[in-house]
Amino acid sequence: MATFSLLPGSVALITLTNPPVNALSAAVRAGIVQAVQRSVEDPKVKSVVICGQNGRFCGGADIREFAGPMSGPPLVPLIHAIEALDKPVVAAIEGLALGGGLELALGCHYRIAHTTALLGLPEVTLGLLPAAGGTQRLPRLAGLPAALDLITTGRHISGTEALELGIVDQVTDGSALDIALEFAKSIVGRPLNTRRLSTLPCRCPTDIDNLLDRFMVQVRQRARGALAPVACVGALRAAATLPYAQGLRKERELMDTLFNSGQARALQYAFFSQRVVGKWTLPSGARWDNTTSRTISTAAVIGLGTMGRGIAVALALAGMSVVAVETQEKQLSEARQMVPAMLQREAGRRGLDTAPGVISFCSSLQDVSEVELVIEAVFEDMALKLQLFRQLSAVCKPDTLLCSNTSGLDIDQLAAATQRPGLVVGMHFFAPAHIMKLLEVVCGTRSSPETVATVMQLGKRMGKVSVAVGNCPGFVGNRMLKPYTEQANFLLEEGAMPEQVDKVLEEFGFPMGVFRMSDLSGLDVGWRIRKAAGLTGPGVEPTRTRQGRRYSPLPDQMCEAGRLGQKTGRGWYQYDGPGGRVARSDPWVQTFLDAYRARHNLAARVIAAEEILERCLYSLINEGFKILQDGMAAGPEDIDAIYVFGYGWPRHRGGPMFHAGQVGLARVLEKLEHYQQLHPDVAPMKPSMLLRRLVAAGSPPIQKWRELIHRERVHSQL
Ligand SMILES: CCCCCCCCCCCCC[C@H](O)CC(=O)SCCNC(=O)CCNC(=O)[C@H](O)C(C)(C)COP(=O)(O)OP(=O)(O)OC[C@H]1O[C@@H](n2cnc3c(N)ncnc32)[C@H](O)[C@@H]1OP(=O)(O)O
Repeated sequence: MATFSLLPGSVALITLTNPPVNALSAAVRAGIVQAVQRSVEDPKVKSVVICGQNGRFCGGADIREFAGPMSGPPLVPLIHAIEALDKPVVAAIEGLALGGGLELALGCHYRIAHTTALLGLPEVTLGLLPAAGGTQRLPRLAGLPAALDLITTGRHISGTEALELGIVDQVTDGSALDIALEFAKSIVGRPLNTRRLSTLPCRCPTDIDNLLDRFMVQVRQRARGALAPVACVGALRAAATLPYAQGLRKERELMDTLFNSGQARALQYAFFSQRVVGKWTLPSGARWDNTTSRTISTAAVIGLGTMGRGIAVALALAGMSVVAVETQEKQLSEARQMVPAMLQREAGRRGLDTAPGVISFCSSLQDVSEVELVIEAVFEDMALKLQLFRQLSAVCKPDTLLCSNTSGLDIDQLAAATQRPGLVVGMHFFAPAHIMKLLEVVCGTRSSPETVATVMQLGKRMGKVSVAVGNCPGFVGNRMLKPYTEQANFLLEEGAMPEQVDKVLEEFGFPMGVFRMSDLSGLDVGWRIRKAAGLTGPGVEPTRTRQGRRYSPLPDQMCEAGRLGQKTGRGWYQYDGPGGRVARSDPWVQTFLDAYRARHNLAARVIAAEEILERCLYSLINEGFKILQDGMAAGPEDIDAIYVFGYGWPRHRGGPMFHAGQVGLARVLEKLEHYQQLHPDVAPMKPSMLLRRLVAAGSPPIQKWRELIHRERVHSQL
């Protein structure tokens, strides 16, 4: 709702009241309409101030309402009514003015903001555009280039930057509301014509077409198939070239198209998934809201390779005092050089003069004896990690949390090596660890709820999307990646080329196909893991079946040929030299594949893009269903957040589990059955029991899956 009060000095104060962000729900819009009406009719009112309750102006349209039929007064005429008032209206922007919230403020005659308030039009991140006049008013106020930047990226700006761009009239470090109330009294009677943005011409440079064309090319490249950024440029072109009323019609037309696109649904789902994963639950019943966490202020990182360096920087950026330990002298001296520079650069990128935390370097484990939490980031080798955990257990204070940055090793085994198994948990970061948003928090069978809560909380402080997952080989993300990469290798055996598979996946929206990605991370990473698992190495028969299931030795043979990816200048592609970045097709790979197929009597066939996509994605999705079935992820949102934030799954496709729902669960099942019939020896193609149950239950919407899983588990059907 919105409240109306008449204050001394004849100022009407309209307060938006819808915690926590005062979103413009139907009730709030109805409240504003009534309050505006009273302001018009009451002769005692000489000016109006609009603010939000609890120091937050407005977080925009109520996103939850997008899922149902539209009701309540529409926003566009409401904002026009405010703009048309002949009494001055001032927006007092504290906390945030986002989306429809900023559009409401743009309809006011003046805007006064706190210096730290967040302003922006983030609709594009929800698959939409600012459709309450935002695409038409902002370029009239701030100019076309600034509007293009803000609307196509959706980035938030501070009150201070908003002042520089001319979006607000004044900023303050004090109370924006108090200043706005005083200001409103002082401007009674001033002419308002020049303050009504919809009546002003668009502020455009002379070469509009050139600017828009260049921008469109950039936006299309960045969008990777997302519709909204492109539509935003379309709406801004209308603002620059058409009268306001026609521009507004174009804005609405584009909004209708976006609104009804699957992409908007996917992006709104992704918005809520990100928040759902913060509300974690464990199979024991421990949850985010019934478990207390400890506040950590001192931490240690053991091992200063690429991951360890990134983790140390991420901890310091979160305000922690960090002890960074490396026993190899050369690596330690490199880290001493690199880490402070990384920290300074990243602090700068976040608008900070210096990082809030500090990092000290040392070479002895004894130096971590006093910290509250340790993260080991040594080489991915179980024997090495076990030895380290034993040492840490002896060296650290009894209540220090011991965390492993493993990408798939058994957390229970590590916990068992210590005297404090309840304080052991996995923290699986993604490289570069100070930049990538995802953190898998791996809960062992003995990890205490307080340990999980503390690490989830720490992840949040580090700006990560932390997802609590169960302890199984590869956890969630890498476990699903395995059948996906396996399928890609099988496709090569059957006739595809790496660049063909990659093209299909990149057209789907991944920033990199599976083979380009493998070249980037290094083919030896998986090779080492397969050797440790006894799948390859001296004495292992070079057959296409290993340990009772189909196996492709292709990646092993690439490694044996010294083709480890970008680092050796040769992998699935060729590069300009070791460390080269630009991938080019390599005729060597074609010859290598031809010889391989000949050796194994495999006839190469032409494989359609559809089959490539289905086999890669559906095997990954099927593993996701198995993970849900095993209780290794609490819900589909957890898996989807992991894939969007850690594995480059295109956000406008929601995540793999959401995508399965969009395609239709029955169709995914049918396709898996089809491919399983063709490849009966490929276990990951065998449809999961959960997928079958969901289809049998009529393919309920994704929001209902948790309920079904819980019910089926109680009745031991899964
Ligand atoms: C048939 C054809 C129909 C065509 C329709 C055409 C319609 C035409 C007219 C449309 C008018 C369009 C108006 C406008 O242009 C559209 C919009 O405004 S879209 C919304 C834009 N706003 C945003 O994107 C902001 C989203 N929110 C955030 O970024 C963050 O939440 C925040 C505001 C920065 C706050 O962050 P935090 O403090 O960290 O808090 P949380 O993120 O955890 O959020 C707390 C809580 O609030 C919920 N929430 C936040 N924002 C909204 C929102 N806008 N609507 C609803 N709910 C919101 C969030 O989910 C959390 O909830 P909880 O998890 O606690 O339940």
